[in-house]
Amino acid sequence: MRRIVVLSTGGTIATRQDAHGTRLAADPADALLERLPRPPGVPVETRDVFCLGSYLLTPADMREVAVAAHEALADESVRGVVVTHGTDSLEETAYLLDLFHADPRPVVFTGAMRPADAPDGDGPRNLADALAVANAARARDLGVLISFDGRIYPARGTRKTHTVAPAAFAAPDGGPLGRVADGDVEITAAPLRPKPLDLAAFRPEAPERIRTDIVAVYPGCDIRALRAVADAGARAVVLEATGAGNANPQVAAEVARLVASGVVVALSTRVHAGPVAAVYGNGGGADLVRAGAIPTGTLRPSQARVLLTALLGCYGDPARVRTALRTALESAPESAPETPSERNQHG
Ligand SMILES: NC(=O)C[C@H](N)C(=O)O
Repeated sequence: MRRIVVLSTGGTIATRQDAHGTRLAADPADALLERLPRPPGVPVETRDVFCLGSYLLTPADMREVAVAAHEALADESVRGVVVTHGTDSLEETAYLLDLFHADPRPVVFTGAMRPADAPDGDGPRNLADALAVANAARARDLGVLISFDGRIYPARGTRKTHTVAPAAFAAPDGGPLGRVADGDVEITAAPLRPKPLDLAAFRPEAPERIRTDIVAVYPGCDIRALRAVADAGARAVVLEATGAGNANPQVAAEVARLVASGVVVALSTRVHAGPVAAVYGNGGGADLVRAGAIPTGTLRPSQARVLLTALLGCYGDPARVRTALRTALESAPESAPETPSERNQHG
């Protein structure tokens, strides 16, 4: 009998309040399944990977989730995997898994904005929806997905865009791939994905080897934060620049110095949507790119950092990481209308 594996990792979907009213992740996967609004319609097997707020996760924890998903998919009778996860860093773990996902079967992330002990929790419905997506034939070949508040998103390019609302996720540059409601799964687009990386080559156990920092750029900023992360041993830096990817002449000069010393510098932006464009001088994007920064297209700092972490973990050598980064970024996500809606087949 074909089945779905649910990997639980904590987050608000598994959270209860303690005596002081502080939210702490507590519930195992079996407890989440007990609250489903409708039967899953497919046998479900559970595994508790860990039970943590996702703001605590390290690259090694994220790799553990990737290994657990790979182990689950090693069994051919598994139809798909659902990962329950905190929403704060869901975009990071989902994208990391996507970078290493070479299987047609879906891995579907979900979570909740309201805790497990809330009377109007969104977790049970989100989990029921994620199970329906993981069980849907049309969800195959789309890579790692995020199912949240009735929408289905690709891992890449999707971000948490609201701190408290149940519709907490969006894909500002491509939109959702489809929708899910009451077991009906509709897919209308497919993401373009780069060639998957080899998970066996990814070794985050040595944090100094993969250290990637995000440095914010803002009007009037100096280079002390950039110097500090370089002194701390950063192997890569993501600049969270202004506008289409601009900084100032001081930052551009420091970027040139960092690149010459073997640090990989990626150029992203703090703006919600749109690609990085290297068009301005005076320390703007054109100067930063001339200094050796690599523009990240529509990839925002959180996921650019994951990509660099993965590439550093796989390759180490900065020249190889730079080449692999450009290749991965060239496979920019595109959404193309594709398939009609599908009534999800249970059982
Ligand atoms: N809604 C959530 O899951 C947020 C929580 N702080 C977490 O990421 O674990």
